[in-house]
Amino acid sequence: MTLRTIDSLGPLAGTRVVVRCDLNVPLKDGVITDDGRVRASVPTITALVDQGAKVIVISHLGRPEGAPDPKYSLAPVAARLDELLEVPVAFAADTVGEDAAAKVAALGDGEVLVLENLRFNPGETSKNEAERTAFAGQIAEFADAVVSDGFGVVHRKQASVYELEQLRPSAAGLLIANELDVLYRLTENPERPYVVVLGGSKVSDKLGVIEHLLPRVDALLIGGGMLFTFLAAQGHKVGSSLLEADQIDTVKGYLADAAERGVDIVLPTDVVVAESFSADAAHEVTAADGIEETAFGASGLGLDIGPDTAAAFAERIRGAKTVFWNGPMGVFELAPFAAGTRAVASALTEVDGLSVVGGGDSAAAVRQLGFDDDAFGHISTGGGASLEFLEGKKLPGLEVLGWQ
Ligand SMILES: Nc1ncnc2c1ncn2[C@@H]1O[C@H](COP(=O)(O)OP(=O)(O)O)[C@@H](O)[C@H]1O
Ligand SMILES: O=C(OP(=O)(O)O)[C@H](O)COP(=O)(O)O
Repeated sequence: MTLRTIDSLGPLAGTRVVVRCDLNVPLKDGVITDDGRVRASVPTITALVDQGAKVIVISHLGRPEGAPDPKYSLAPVAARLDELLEVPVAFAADTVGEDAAAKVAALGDGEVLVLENLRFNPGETSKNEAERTAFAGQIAEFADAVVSDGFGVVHRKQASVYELEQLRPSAAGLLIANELDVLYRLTENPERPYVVVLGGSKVSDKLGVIEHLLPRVDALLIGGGMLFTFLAAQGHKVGSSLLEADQIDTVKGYLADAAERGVDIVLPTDVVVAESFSADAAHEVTAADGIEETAFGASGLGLDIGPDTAAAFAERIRGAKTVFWNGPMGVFELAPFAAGTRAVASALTEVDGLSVVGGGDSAAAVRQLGFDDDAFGHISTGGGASLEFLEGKKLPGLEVLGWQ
């Protein structure tokens, strides 16, 4: 536990500090629907501004495919940061091109510049280390020092998270330090029962953590897009719901492993099935083994856990002493499919112990559904990152900052 801190970088007045944040916020028609990750990045940026550094903020947004895509521009995020900070925030229309270089050169002490989406450049997420290092080298041209503060992305071996930090003096920002303070407690003798609730749509990413969480928890509750691969593993039909067909055998292995270890994997007994993916779609509650028996047949889409499941999950959560939840239980962005997520969120607020919500969309969901941040023990900005941290994995973006 030897994370390098900003102090280790020495006096920063007048120097150019590149700050890697996770400003990957949910957007609807170009408008930010939850600015939690932008607000979470403010303390570190402010600390650097107060020292008189020239602050260059970098981040990804969404998953563009290595080329500019206006839908994923960081411009609205830079505008929000401008409202939140006491100093004006400039924005460069590229990441390492001419506009970025000119704006970095013009940056005064204590001023802030946001560069365009890192993932508009293929080097950021390349599987090839040399390509990542080359792109990190271009960013490093702008930096005398690097502060890594994008907790939500520390599980990714990507140019700005891993290679860049090795090219200049680097340290962790205040957000990462704060996240680790809380999450570390969940890895060191969590009070039991310890329940982990999983959902969301990044199914292939998150299925893998289950194997490593099983030896650590008392129960795993499975909802969201992930549940259909489990139902399929039990031999049920899932209509047109989200499914990782090539993971079915792996999931069967998890179910067998859990049974052997005496860990409960709690699966939905009912689901909400819709005719289409829209807020006004016809929908029905059906038994988990009857998804194709609704009026919508094999084209039915499972978009939320059903009411019986929501009640059962809530009871398990309320009876726990430690709860970690990542991934909405359904498509909460559409009102008819938000009930499962609301029930789980509400149960977390009643936990007599430590309750942690993690993930960009999960945090957005609890706020959108009207819950106060203070109602939970902690709201983490990272979903996949928290899960991988909790499973005890070494995360590239933390190792590179001295964490072991
Ligand atoms: N049954 C489902 N089918 C499709 N998408 C789902 C389902 N349940 C939840 N989702 C979607 O999962 C998304 C969030 O997933 P994810 O990114 O994994 O969570 P987080 O950002 O909290 O880690 C939400 O946009 C939600 O609409
Ligand atoms: O939203 C994020 O992760 P999360 O959905 O697991 O919370 C991070 O910004 C990482 O994004 P990525 O999963 O596209 O690498």
